[in-house]
Amino acid sequence: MTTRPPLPFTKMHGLGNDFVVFDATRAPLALSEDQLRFVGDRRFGIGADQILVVERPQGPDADFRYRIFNGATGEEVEHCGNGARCFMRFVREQGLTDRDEVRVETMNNRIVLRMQADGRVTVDMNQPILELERVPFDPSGLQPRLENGAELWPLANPAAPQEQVEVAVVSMGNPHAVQRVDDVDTAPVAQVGPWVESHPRFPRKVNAGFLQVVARDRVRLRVFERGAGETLACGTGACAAVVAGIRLGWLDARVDVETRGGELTIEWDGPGSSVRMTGPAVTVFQGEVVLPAASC
Ligand SMILES: N[C@H](CCC[C@H](N)C(=O)O)C(=O)O
Repeated sequence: MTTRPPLPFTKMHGLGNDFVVFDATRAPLALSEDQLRFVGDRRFGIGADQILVVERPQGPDADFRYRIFNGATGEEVEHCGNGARCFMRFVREQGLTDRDEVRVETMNNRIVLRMQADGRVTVDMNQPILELERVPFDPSGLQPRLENGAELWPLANPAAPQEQVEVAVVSMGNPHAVQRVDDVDTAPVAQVGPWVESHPRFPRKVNAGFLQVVARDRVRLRVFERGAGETLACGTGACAAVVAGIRLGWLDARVDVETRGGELTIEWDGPGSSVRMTGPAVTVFQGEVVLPAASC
C-alpha cells in the first residue's frame, strides 16, 4: 500500500474564524475537493471553516498568491478577509518575507496586507463591487425599497414565500446579502441563513449577514457563510455590512464591528475608495497530516 508523505500545516484563526494553512511556495499543492473536505472536517479531519493555500504569484506585481477553499464543500472561493490577516502572519512567521507589507493575488483581484506594530493586520480590501450582475444577483421583477438612495431588495423564502427579508447586496470579491436586525442575539440566523445562502437569485450562492446597528460607529454582526454555515466572524462580511450601512445612511466612515469571535475595525470613505479592515490573526499550532488518496 502506498503511503503518502505527511503534509505540514498551520492552524490559525481570525476572531475564531479558523483556517488550515498550507505552504505551496516551495512545491505545488493540488488538493481534490474530497481531500479539502477531509481537512475541513472537525471529526474525521483537522477541522476548519476555510483552507488557505499560500503560493508564489503568477503575475509581476504581487509577492504571493492566495487561494481559499470553504471547508464544508471544498469549493474554491474568491476572498476571505479573516484569512487574509492570517496570511500576513503566516508568511512572516514562516520566514517567507520580512516585509511589513505584502501584495497578494486572489482569484479575481489583488489585496495589500500590512502588519501593524501592535500585531494586528490591516488589509486593503479594494473597492466594494455594487454592480448587481457582478455580485452576481438577479433583481429581475423585484422593486427595491430605497433608504438614503441605496437599495434594499425584498427576498422571499422559496419554500415559504410569506417569509420575506430585505437585503443590501454587496460584493467584496465574494457575494454578500446583508439584512438589518434589532438584536443579533435573537436574530433567526439558523432559520433564515440557509435559505438566503442558497437563494436562486444568487447564482453563485451568497454569504448572509445579520447586522445590528448599535451606534453610527459601532455594529454587531453575525454571518451565515456560504459553504461554511455560521462562523464566529467573517471579515468580508464585516466589510460588506459596513459598506451597506454607510450607503444606507446608518453608519459613519469608521466602524467597530463586534462579532461573536471579537472585534474588527472597518473603514470606508465612500465610492471610489478602498475598504480597509484591521484586526487580529492568531497562530494556534502546527502539525502534519496524511491526506486520504484523492477520489475526485
Ligand atoms: N464563506 C466565504 C469565504 C470565507 C469568507 C470569510 N471567512 C471571511 O473572513 O471573509 C464565501 O464563500 O464567500
